[in-house]
Amino acid sequence: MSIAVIKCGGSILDNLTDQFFGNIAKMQEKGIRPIVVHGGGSAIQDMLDKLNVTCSFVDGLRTTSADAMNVVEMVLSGYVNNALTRQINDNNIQAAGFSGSDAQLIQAEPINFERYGYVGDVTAVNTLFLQRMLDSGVVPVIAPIATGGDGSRYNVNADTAAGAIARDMNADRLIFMTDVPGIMQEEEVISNVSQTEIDHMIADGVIFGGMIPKVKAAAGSLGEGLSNVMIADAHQRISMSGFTGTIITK
Ligand SMILES: Nc1ncnc2c1ncn2[C@@H]1O[C@H](COP(=O)(O)OP(=O)(O)O)[C@@H](O)[C@H]1O
Ligand SMILES: CC(=O)N[C@@H](CCC(=O)OP(=O)(O)O)C(=O)O
Repeated sequence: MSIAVIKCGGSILDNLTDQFFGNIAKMQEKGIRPIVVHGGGSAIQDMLDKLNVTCSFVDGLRTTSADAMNVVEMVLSGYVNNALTRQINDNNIQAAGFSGSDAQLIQAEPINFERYGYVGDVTAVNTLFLQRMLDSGVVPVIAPIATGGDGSRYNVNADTAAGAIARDMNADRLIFMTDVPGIMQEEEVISNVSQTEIDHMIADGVIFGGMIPKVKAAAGSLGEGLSNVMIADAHQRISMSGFTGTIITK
């Protein structure tokens, strides 16, 4: 059975096109089972601003205080997850939304509490639960909120969550759908790139900001099962032949 993890960036959630839903439907027709993981960084920021809760970004991660954690969970799990799941269902694809904390889907521990607050590093994924969903033909739509297993909850970067789920589910595909047509260098999309080249591109400042967690998640999930990771514009048709975007290999 073939599994595809599709990470839907917060940058594109407000203007998903028929192409995005068509990609999911096409995968299902081909017997590929999609799992959707979403972000929502911009929606979180809007709500933090409205509520006057301030956060800074350190190493591309939102430092998350207890107040900020309440807002992150409310926005990702309460608003974005419901809205995205509803849209997928409206496109005649049976999808069910989950917080990553439900059924302990995503388990985490703090990366470094002093430095980042309630930001989590994924320690385990409830693969059995996800497998059951996939077996019943449902597309799981997952918000990157994790549980510590002791009443604590964590804010996990959505790219990191997607990478961990792809790795633990032995997915065949991991696709980051975002607001740029792939990794760019001098205004050109790079069609193929290796991990070593990526390290240089980070060091040279060619890859920065929100692209960093994507390439790091790609590096952590590439292996025997997953031979490449795709980064594509959300409006792009996804197919191995004629794919326009960036393909990352080991
Ligand atoms: N080399 C690069 N090529 C393309 N985008 C890059 C690159 N380096 C940094 N970026 C930034 O990464 C952003 C995508 O990440 P992000 O804003 O976190 O989106 P998402 O919400 O989809 O995860 C792009 O909009 C761009 O500003
Ligand atoms: C720890 C951390 O940074 N978490 C992210 C979670 C959402 C996310 O990753 O959304 P995008 O995919 O839209 O960037 C945040 O709080 O913004």
